[in-house]
Amino acid sequence: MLHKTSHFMRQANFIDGAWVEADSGQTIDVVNPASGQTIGTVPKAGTAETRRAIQAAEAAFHSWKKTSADHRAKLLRKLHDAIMDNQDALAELLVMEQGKSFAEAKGEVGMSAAYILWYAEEGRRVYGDVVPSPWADRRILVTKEPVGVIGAITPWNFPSSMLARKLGPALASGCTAVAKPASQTPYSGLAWGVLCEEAGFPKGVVNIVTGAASEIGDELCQNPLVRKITFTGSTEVGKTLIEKTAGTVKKVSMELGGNAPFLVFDDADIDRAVEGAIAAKYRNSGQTCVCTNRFFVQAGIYDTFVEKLSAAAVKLKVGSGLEEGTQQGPLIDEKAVEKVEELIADATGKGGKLAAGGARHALGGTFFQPTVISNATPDMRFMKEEIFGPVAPVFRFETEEEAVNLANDTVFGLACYFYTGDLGRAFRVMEGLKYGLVGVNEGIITTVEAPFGGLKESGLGKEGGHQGIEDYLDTKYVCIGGLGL
Ligand SMILES: NC(=O)C1=CN([C@@H]2O[C@H](COP(=O)(O)OP(=O)(O)OC[C@H]3O[C@@H](n4cnc5c(N)ncnc54)[C@H](OP(=O)(O)O)[C@@H]3O)[C@@H](O)[C@H]2O)C=CC1
Ligand SMILES: O=C(O)CCCC(=O)O
Repeated sequence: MLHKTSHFMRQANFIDGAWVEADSGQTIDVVNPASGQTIGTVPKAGTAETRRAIQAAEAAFHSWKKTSADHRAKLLRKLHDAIMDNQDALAELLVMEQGKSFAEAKGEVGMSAAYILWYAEEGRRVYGDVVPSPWADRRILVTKEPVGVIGAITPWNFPSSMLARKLGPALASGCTAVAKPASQTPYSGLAWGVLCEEAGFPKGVVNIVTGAASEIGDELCQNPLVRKITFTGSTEVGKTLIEKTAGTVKKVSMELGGNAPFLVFDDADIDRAVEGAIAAKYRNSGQTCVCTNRFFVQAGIYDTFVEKLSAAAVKLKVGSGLEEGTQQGPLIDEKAVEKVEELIADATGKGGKLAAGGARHALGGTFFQPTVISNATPDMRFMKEEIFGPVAPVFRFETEEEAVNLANDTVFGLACYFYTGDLGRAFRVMEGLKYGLVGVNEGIITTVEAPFGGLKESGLGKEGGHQGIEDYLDTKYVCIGGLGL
């Protein structure tokens, strides 16, 4: 472990500027998915600690909201620099708890820094309006104010950048935060406490609590001091959080599950499509909400595409994320491997053919072979269910209309991708797909400059882009009368 990595690996919670244990003294083990070894513990905090974190954030809010956008931008730029100065150490920590390859982890940490820098600037552009008044002696102003304390709950698949997307706009707009990282990957979340402390954010502005998800989540959702909940994770948990926030009518942003289709038309550049497919499927071992869940390939190129995709998939180097050249790390846990096995068994039982992989990897543990299944049909479970693993089911289609209908036949609406060489088709299909994110002849599209977010049961709100700060702001209408004009 790098010296700097141990500096960021905090085994305590960050509340009101202090590093603290759980009241009960209880802890949760954190396991390296590549080795199965416990690498440390974090506090198992609950309701009381979360309440104290919220109170600290509320107390800090009163002065933080009064600072200038320029002052906040300067601190955010310091935070950005601290992340980039420690990119390798933060990436190593991420690999140790999450499993992804070092190259991907470094990319994620770089993305975290980029979100912070982006919102340092966006915070300085939170403009209101001066509206033409219908009254001669009154004036109308519309102002934007920070919502207050926000609760941020994040998943294990992007333990650094999912917090960056939330902390960046929150801090830039003048909000304060209580964050709850995933129990399987808490260290990258707690590292934000170290970074914020060293960048000079005042105590209480950022608080980080680990532990019992439902206790922490319930307090964040039900405490009236919290004015917004921002969550990335499963649709199932997202729905319960929306219900729980109803009692105190909070703002909510939800980045939930996906079921991304990837359409390849006869007129596509097949090699480019295969390259995009590998990135869109096997990145983070298939464990991203924008990873392709279903490939739909037109009949004329179906066999060639399956052959080329399978040849590329079997070449991926599977291994520990810290090993040189690794392209696919382990899955997060045994449950994830079992789900992948179940989905493969369901598919092969219904006529699916294994064109590549299909089994646990010889490395053992939670390593799994990059897998391609041909002859996929709509009655297979992955037509509706998120795989969250390195399995590529490939369906055959005949017409454009059929492909778009199949792609839209899901309750999800996060990312979709399609490959075509025909400009007219590109616009027809882009307009026909009911998704929040569309990649046309591109398999990796996430960037800080663009609004990321889903439609339907994939979520509410956007993260990134200039849109990503809106949910952290309240709009206030001010009517000024008696001006004697
Ligand atoms: N859209 C996405 O990016 C993601 C989608 N998923 C999907 O969800 C599946 C399950 O993954 P999983 O990790 O269980 O995702 P969850 O939605 O359960 O976890 C995401 C976050 O929510 C927390 N959480 C869980 N239950 C509650 C609750 N009742 N109240 C408040 N917070 C809660 C978790 O805490 P804790 O870790 O302590 O349980 C974690 O911090 C995956 O296989 C995948 O299909 C998962 C992660 C990300
Ligand atoms: O899986 C997610 O929740 C976010 C994906 C972010 C990315 O595309 O980098």
